Amino acid sequence: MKSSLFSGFYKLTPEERLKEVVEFSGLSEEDVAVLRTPSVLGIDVADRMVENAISTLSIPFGVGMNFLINGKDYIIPMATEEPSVIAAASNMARICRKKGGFFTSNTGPTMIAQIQIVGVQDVYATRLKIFEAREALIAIANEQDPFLISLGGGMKDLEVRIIDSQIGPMVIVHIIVDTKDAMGANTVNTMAEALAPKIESLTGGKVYLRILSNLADKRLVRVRTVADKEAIGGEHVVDGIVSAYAFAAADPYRAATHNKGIMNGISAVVLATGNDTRAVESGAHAYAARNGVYTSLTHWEKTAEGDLAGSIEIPMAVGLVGGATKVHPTAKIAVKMLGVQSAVELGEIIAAAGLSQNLAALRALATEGIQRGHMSLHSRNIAVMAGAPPELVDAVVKQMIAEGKVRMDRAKEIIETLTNQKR
Ligand SMILES: CC(C)(COP(=O)([O-])OP(=O)([O-])OC[C@H]1O[C@@H](n2cnc3c(N)ncnc32)[C@H](O)[C@@H]1OP(=O)([O-])[O-])[C@@H](O)C(=O)NCCC(=O)NCCSC(=O)C[C@@](C)(O)CC(=O)[O-]
Ligand SMILES: NC(=O)C1=CN([C@@H]2O[C@H](COP(=O)(O)OP(=O)(O)OC[C@H]3O[C@@H](n4cnc5c(N)ncnc54)[C@H](OP(=O)(O)O)[C@@H]3O)[C@@H](O)[C@H]2O)C=CC1
Repeated sequence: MKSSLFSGFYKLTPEERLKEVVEFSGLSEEDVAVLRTPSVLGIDVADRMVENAISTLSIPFGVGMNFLINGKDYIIPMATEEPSVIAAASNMARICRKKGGFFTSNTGPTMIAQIQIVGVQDVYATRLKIFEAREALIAIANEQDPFLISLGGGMKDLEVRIIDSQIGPMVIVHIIVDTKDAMGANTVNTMAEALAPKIESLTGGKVYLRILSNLADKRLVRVRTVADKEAIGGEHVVDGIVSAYAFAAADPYRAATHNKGIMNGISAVVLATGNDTRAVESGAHAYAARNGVYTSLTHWEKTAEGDLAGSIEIPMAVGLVGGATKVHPTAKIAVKMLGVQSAVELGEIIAAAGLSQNLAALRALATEGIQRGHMSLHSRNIAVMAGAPPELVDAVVKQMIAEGKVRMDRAKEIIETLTNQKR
């Protein structure tokens, strides 16, 4: 067995790295040909984006149709490996148009970075000393990014918390930064690190962590919509969806799946636009648990007219500059397709995709169940996995759906029958 210990692997070219990986893992010539296939994201760009690059991974890039948001039409880029997600979001966006589509608001592009101070005895007095130095601290932070300041961004405020921990009380400073059109992780981390020496001299404590919080609860986007009761399938469907929501609101086991459905839409747009999926996902789930119990990120209620009102409020740390947004060629086009003017507008669109996605899943679950719509779209994957040659995929899919048996074993049987018939 070869060792994976390899000092200086990063100094090799991508091609040399690939050769090493092939030797280590025993990949075949066909595997290597797949890894070498040119993609829109060239290996040279990939090699500048991450470390030890040997290839790129393609994910389907589709578009969510029918979205009307604040009276404006959008075609939403979505990158996902999961069938039925894009169809589902598009379908509900179509239904929601009848009552005007989606309506949004936001709290602005405000990020938090945390500075951890330990070894302080008089934590309450220290807390106030930090507030007294507010202006000086803001000045130090804002010296770090003159360009952001010129745009009207920068550190605006601070909060000081005292938290109990298993190693005693800690003083935690939150710096509150307007990051404008950047997601802002690098921006706020630079500021937090620059503030550490001043905070240590001010408090006599020791600063350890200086890092943004992904619980970006000062960077919220809010989206609401109304689904017409007839368009959604009748008042009993409205009642079923409200009941499905009530289940998620009351039970973390259900809420985790309910929120996964929301993130089907959200992560797809975050990824398509070159943003950080992990940052948005951790923010979403932490926000869902902010009151101590994990719950639904959306609300679904019946209006006085019997229609269905849906809403979502979610942290949305996404940018139009920084990260991969201005580097990845497809992500740049995705942003261009949306024609957004600001990072918060992008965030609102992303949340609308999440709300629409959630509605589609709840509607399916509260009526016919998820399998018909999802599996009929997933059936193409099953046919390919079962070994259907391209010319037989459609026929295999058609027969599996007609029989209501979207399964690998059945797909294999159908392929065999069709292949024998052709002979
Ligand atoms: C799949 C549908 C939309 C079919 O729904 P349907 O009513 O059979 O669709 P239709 O054929 O009547 O078409 C209606 C519209 O859907 C869209 N549409 C329809 N088909 C396509 C397609 N092939 N490609 C693109 N778009 C499609 C399209 O907008 C179309 O309008 P049109 O263009 O005809 O005017 C529906 O069954 C559905 O929404 N199902 C839910 C699917 C879903 O939620 N998938 C996510 C994966 S499951 C999961 O991970 C999460 C979950 C479910 O566990 C979350 C939870 O538990 O809460
Ligand atoms: N926990 C997490 O989520 C973490 C995430 N990350 C990663 O950080 C990256 C995002 O960081 P981010 O700070 O956004 O990226 P960048 O540092 O790449 O970009 C932000 C910089 O862009 C410049 N800029 C140009 N135009 C604008 C504008 N209109 N508005 C705002 N800034 C502008 C600003 O500074 P200037 O031009 O002056 O340089 C700003 O500081 C992502 O890749 C993420 O994955 C990193 C650490 C932790």
